[in-house]
Amino acid sequence: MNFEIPSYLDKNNIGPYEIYLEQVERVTPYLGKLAYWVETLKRPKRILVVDVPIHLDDGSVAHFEGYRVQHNTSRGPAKGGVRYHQDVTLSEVMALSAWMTIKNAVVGLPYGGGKGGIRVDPRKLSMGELERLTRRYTTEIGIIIGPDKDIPAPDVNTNPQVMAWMMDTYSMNEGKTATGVVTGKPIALGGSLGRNDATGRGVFVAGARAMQKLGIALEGARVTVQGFGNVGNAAARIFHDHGAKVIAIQDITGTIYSEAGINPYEALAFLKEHSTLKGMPGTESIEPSSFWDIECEVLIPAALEKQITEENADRIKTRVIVEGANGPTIPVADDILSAKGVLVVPDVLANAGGVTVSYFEWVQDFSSYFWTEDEINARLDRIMREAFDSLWDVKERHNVTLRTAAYIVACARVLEARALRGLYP
Ligand SMILES: NC(=O)C1=CN([C@@H]2O[C@H](COP(=O)(O)OP(=O)(O)OC[C@H]3O[C@@H](n4cnc5c(N)ncnc54)[C@H](O)[C@@H]3O)[C@@H](O)[C@H]2O)C=CC1
Ligand SMILES: O=C(O)CCC(=O)C(=O)O
Repeated sequence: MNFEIPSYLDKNNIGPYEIYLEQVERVTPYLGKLAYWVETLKRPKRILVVDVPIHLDDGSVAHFEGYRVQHNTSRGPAKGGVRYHQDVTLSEVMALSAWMTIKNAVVGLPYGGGKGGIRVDPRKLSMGELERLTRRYTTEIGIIIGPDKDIPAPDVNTNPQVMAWMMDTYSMNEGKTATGVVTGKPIALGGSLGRNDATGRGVFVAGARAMQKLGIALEGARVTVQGFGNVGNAAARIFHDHGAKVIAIQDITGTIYSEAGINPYEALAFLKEHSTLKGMPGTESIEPSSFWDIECEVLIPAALEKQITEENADRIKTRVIVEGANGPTIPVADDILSAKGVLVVPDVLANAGGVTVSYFEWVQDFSSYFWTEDEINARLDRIMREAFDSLWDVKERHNVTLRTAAYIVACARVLEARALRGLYP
């Protein structure tokens, strides 16, 4: 007989929002009097589910389900990206928006947390269909977004062009150009220098700080990267630029390995030309699941959630995991890694570089005064280093993981704002 483990007993099958709730649960004992308000963190402030109908190129009509979730606005407007993916669910968008609340508080940005998404495989759409989808979605969520309400940005499968269409659609509907309604825009439309590489750069700064704490040299350190898009690609390039050796890269098209090291610039050029990583000269193509067995000093998951589970956590042979992706490690795997002495630099810190430069973009748009790339990178590096160091102090003081330290700091900041604002009598 074939028994299926019920999902509530299968720790690897935990839903994204349940992962977030478990993370909040773990931190509640450290919140002192602020724990009185903890329910605030468990309930998204506002959820909008929209039907997005578009004309396909063949003249038929297709309907897609879209979401925008504003998890929390205690510290400021909601802020977070928009994902286009065939597996997007409401639970996933709720979790991603909650992680934005935590992340924005970790790096001290004056934002709450939000996230959006459409359940669609964008690879199956033409450019025209993608534009129509984006414009219709923007109009549908237009009732809750705005430069001082909720500011979307890129996430998986969305990019500066998608942000340009969102900005234009919102502006048309408002009757005025509102550059501050989205970030991650092209430079010609009020985008910021440095935003493209910002998340990967932040991954590098946080990862390098963690290596320094453990006494691991950057020069020659072996790095493996899962996901070779905006985040993984930039992180790989910047680690490579600082002397580390990228020995494996995995994306949806394949997994490549080279003990001698892979030049990420050449891997990107190869991917652009051949639409796959497989077959890149000087590398060996390996089975996707073998990626987790590769011995390295730094592992960067930079693809999707729930990649590191009870099943593969034991096999991982690394010193540091720097979470470029949101939610790549499920709680049971976190415990296994912690027991093994692997340092996990959590998503809510490690990938906060993107939203930090989004914040810079928003500030620049409001003041119509634009900074140099050096200024942006210097400010980003400082924010990432200071956030890392303050979490490290909390980790040492309470003898907890860096993730729990991040949640202690962030939840206290959000709940302090909640308590000060009070409730309507
Ligand atoms: N773009 C940004 O500024 C930020 C993104 N993130 C997070 O980083 C992660 C990646 O986002 P982006 O790089 O923006 O997306 P992207 O769309 O640019 O790239 C995604 C990459 O993941 C790969 N991928 C997808 N499914 C995979 C699978 N099952 N196995 C292996 N590889 C797979 C794709 O092939 C692609 O290389 C997501 O978790 C996202 O939420 C976090 C902070 C900011
Ligand atoms: O740049 C932003 O506003 C948000 C980026 C994002 O979606 C994330 O950090 O997960």
